[in-house]
Amino acid sequence: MLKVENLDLSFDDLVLADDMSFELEPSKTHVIIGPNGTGKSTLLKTLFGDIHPQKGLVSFAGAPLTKATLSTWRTQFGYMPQDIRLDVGLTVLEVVLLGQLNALSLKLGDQLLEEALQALDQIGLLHLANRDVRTLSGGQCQMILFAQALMRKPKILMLDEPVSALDLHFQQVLLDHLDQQTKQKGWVSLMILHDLNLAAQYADNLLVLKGGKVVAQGAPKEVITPAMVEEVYGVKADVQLDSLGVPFIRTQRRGAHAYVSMKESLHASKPESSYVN
Ligand SMILES: Nc1ncnc2c1ncn2[C@@H]1O[C@H](COP(=O)(O)OP(=O)(O)OP(=O)(O)O)[C@@H](O)[C@H]1O
Repeated sequence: MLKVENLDLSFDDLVLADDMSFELEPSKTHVIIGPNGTGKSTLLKTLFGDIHPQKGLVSFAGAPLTKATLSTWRTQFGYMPQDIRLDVGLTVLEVVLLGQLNALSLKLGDQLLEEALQALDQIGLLHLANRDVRTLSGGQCQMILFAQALMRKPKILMLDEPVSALDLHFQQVLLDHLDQQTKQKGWVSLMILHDLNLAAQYADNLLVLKGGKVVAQGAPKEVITPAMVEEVYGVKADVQLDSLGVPFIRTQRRGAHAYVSMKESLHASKPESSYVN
């Protein structure tokens, strides 16, 4: 269990965590949602030990994160950051192998090579193994970084907006693989998503962050409601349940009615030939 207790985190006057506490169970996919700039990425960096909170305790399986335990702590993590640029002169296979940097020696073992090839195969990108990563598309880079995070054989896997550059097909490949592996291997998986429909489909546990607090937490069908969407994002939305009981949301266009009525009134007052489209 990954535990956060009474976390305070701020940059000058900007409060990102205000006495924040939560627990993340293994074998589950936990998804963080919340407005831009609310501190989601900073929270992941704090859990990884990159940022030191003003107060609070982070622990995993009863062992606390401290300066003394930091290097051991990090060996348990697979961490896929938000920035997906890969500007190094390495092949795809070499970048995936970097996930096991600790185990790498001058002579590359067959087993590691096999694991890296398997990781690429599982996400449908084996054909890219020998490509220079500088020639990849944004979505391909994102998938390769996912494969690298898997290579770490993590106990805790943290993914910061892992599907932001992916098309529908690869969104599904990544999230299905994550879900299956999380349950099979007993990982604590924690990812940030902006797409509430994806969050609803893939979260076992959803955490909503706002104003330094976890303002809602639980199963998506309990958490994703029109009231939450309006309170957290200031957006009006309809929320329905699909046949599997998973919520799906459709937002209402901001000012849509005003736009339609303006068009209607223009239409009424001008001859059609005067419209410029
Ligand atoms: N090292 C830092 N020093 C000062 N301010 C910082 C630092 N790192 C992040 N911030 C600020 O903290 C706030 C939260 O940033 P963070 O990236 O955690 O937000 P986020 O919720 O992940 O946002 P987004 O959804 O836009 O990715 C932002 O206002 C950011 O500018």
